[in-house]
Amino acid sequence: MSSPETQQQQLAQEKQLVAATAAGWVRDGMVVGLGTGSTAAPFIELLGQRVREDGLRIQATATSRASDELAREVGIPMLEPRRGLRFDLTVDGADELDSQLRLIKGGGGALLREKVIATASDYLLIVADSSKAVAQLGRFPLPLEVVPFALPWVLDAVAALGGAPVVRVNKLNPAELAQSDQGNLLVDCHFEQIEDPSALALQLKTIPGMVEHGLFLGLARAAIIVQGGAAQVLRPGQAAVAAAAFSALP
Ligand SMILES: O=C(CO)[C@H](O)[C@H](O)COP(=O)(O)O
Repeated sequence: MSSPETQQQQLAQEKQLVAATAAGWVRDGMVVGLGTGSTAAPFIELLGQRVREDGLRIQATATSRASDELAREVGIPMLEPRRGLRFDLTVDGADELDSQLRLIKGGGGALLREKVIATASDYLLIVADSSKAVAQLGRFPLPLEVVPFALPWVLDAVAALGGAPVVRVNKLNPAELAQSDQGNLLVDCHFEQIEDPSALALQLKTIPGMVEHGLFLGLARAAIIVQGGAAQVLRPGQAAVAAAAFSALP
């Protein structure tokens, strides 16, 4: 058994590897959606490097303020949201993914913008370290974005669905509640096992004041994860293929 530090280092290396593989799939002229989190961040940095050093011509929109700031810092030309804007490729992380590429997202609190951009994308590519692949979704608490006024009733409704809710606190100041980029609250729902993600997604959507949930179903076209030390491409319901077999989007 390796130490927790060694495991963290290994996962950090995996994030770099999947981020670099995804950055290699971006082509001149693409409009790119930029995800949020510790796997999306190295992707943004490497993409910026391609823009600065190779003259890659792309435009992008980010799924969070943090990713937007990083993208501008590394020199990626940014687009504001506007009608008709579509993304050729969005690269984002995930908290859990199953073999159908159903996802839990929102660990970083950006699930609303992430779902908006994912839905406006022709190709959602997930980049994840090996700890994220699961047989069944639900061990990772499912994040919800909630309008502050509605919080008590949303907590009641989620508890009735069996997902013990915990209101997220600000990591830097645990006396405060965490806020999304939209000023909403975040609630983490402990389901442990989600037997039927589609049914749960429909039930959650009926709760007033629950703005968005972190189940991303039927959105991801592919994922790059690390298995056996090498980057592998997963597509919904298909066997993994070595990423080295692709030089562009599969
Ligand atoms: O959904 C997200 C942020 O809202 C992230 O993609 C998810 O939390 C994975 O993050 P990381 O790559 O840091 O593990």
